[in-house]
Amino acid sequence: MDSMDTSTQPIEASPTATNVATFTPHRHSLPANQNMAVNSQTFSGRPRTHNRRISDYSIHTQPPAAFTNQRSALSPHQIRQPRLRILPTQFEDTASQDTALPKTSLAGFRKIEDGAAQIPKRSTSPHHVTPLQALTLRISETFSAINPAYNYNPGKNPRRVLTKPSKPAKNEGFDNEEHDYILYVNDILGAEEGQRYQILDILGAGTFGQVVKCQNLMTKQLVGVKVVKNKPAYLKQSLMEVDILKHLNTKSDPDDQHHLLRLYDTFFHKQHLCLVFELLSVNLYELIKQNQFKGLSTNLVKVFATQLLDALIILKENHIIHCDLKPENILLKNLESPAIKIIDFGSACHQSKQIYTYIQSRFYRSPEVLLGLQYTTAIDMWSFGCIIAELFLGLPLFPGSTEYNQVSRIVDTFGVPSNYMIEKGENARRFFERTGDTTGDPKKRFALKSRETYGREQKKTELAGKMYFHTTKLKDLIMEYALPRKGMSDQEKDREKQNRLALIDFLQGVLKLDPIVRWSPQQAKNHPFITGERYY
Ligand SMILES: Nc1ncnc2c1ncn2[C@@H]1O[C@H](COP(=O)(O)OP(=O)(O)OP(=O)(O)O)[C@@H](O)[C@H]1O
Repeated sequence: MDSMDTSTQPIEASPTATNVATFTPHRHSLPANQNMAVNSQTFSGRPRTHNRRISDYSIHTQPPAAFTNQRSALSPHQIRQPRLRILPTQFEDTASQDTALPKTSLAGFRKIEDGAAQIPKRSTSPHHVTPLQALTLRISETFSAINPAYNYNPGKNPRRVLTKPSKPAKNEGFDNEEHDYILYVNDILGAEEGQRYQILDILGAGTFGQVVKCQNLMTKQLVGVKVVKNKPAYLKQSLMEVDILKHLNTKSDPDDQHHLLRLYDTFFHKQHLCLVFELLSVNLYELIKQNQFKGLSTNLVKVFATQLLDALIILKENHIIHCDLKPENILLKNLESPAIKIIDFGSACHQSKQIYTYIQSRFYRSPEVLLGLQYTTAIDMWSFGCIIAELFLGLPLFPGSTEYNQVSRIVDTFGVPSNYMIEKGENARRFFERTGDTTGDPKKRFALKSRETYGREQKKTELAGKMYFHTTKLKDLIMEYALPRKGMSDQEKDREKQNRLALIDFLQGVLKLDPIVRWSPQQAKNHPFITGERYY
C-alpha cells in the first residue's frame, strides 16, 4: 500500500484531515414510513490526496427490500455503511427537461445563506411587540425597561470564533495547534488601505487553510479569503496556486469567460498568506446532496459538462493539470443560474513540473495515477468523466474504499488496462498479475489479483467493496436509471433515450482507460451529448 494512502484507515488517519461532511439523503420513492424508519450507516469515503483530508459521510436510508440480502461484510470503520441502491424498475421523477437548478435545493440553500430568513419577522405595527420579540430581538430594550440602570454595550460581547480548534497554541497565540489562524467574526484581515477585510463568516476549511466570507472595508465588495496555514509546505504550495491562478486570470482568460476562479488579491496577515477570491456559492456535491442524491437531469448535466470542458480546454492549452477535480471543487456562481467555476488550484501543477505521484481524490483518481505512470492533463478528463456520471446518477461512479477497491471497480466496468500500462506502471504489479492465457486479446495479458491474493501479499485484510448500483455495466446503469418518468409523452421518452445513449457514448470516450486514446476536452466538446446533435 502506498505509504500515503489513508484510504483504509479511519478519518483521523490523515494528519491534516479537517473536513468531515455529513450527508443525510432520503429517497422520495420510498413509502413515508420507510423513510422514517431510518437505518443510519456510514462509509468512509471522499479520500484526499497526498497529505490531504479524508471525509466521512453518513447516509441515512432504508434499502429497497430486494437488495438487502446483497450486503457484504462491513469493515470496522464502515459499520454504518449506506445501502443505497438504484432499482431498475423504480420510476422516479428526476429527469426534469429544463436546465433549472433543483428547486428544493435552492430553497434549502437560501435558508442557509440568508440568516435573516430564520429571524422572526417584526410586527407591521410600529408599536406592537410580541412576547417572542421582547425576549429575543428586543431583549436589550426589555431589560432597559425593567431596569433603567441596565446599559447594553455590544463592545463587551464575546467574539464569535470561527476556527476549530479555537485554543491558541502557536504564533504568539494567533494560531491553533494545527497552524490555522484563529478567526473571529468582525475581526479585520490585512492592514493596508484598500486591503482590509472584515470577517463575516466561514465558507469552508480544507487542507491548506480556511476560507472566510469577508467584506473589503473600502470598496464594500464581498469576497472569499483563503487564510493559508502558517507552515512552510502549505505556504509553498499556495504560492504555486497564486502563480497558476494569476497566469490563468491574466493571460489565458482575461475576460473571465472560461469558468476559472478569479484571484483578486494576496497579502500576508500575521504570517499567514491570504488569497482573496471572487465570492462563489455552493459546490456541486452540495447540489447533489440537496437533491437527495437523486441525480440531475441530462440537460442540467450537459450544461455543467459544457462549462467544465470549456475550462479544461484552457487548462490543457496552458499545460496545467488541476489534479483535484471533484464535485466539491466546482462551485455555483450564485443560486439563480447554473453557471459554475472551478476552484482549488492548490494541487495544480504545470505538466512539465510534476512533483507528486500520489494525487487526485480517490473516487476521481485516474488509472495512470493509480498504476503509477507518468501523467498528463488527461487525468483531469478522467475525473471529469467520473463527475459527469455522478451528477447524473447522484452517487459516485467508482466509490472505492481502498486503492485496490478503486482499481477493481474500474476493472469491473471497463476491463483490464493494456499491457503497456501495467508493465510500465510503478504500482501496477501490486494489483495485476500475468495470466498464462495466450489466446484472446494479446494486448490484455494481465488479470486483476483476487482480493484474497492482494490482501495476503499486502499483509492486510482487503474487504469487499459495497455495491451501490445493481450493475457495473455503464450502459445499463445509465439506461435503467429512474426511467421512464411518470406522465412522459412518447416524444419525451424518445428524447430522453437519445440523451442517455449520447451520454453513454460520451462517458465511454472520456473514461477510456488509456490516457493516450482518452478524449481531449476539445474532442469531447464536439460530441452530440454536448452539441445537442441527434445521436444515432
Ligand atoms: N471563492 C469561494 N467562494 C465561496 N466558497 C469558497 C470559495 N473558495 C473556497 N470556498 C469554500 O471553501 C472550501 C475550501 O476551499 P479550497 O478547496 O480552496 O481549500 P483547500 O484547503 O485547498 O481544500 P482541499 O482540502 O479540498 O484542498 C471549499 O470547499 C468551498 O466550500
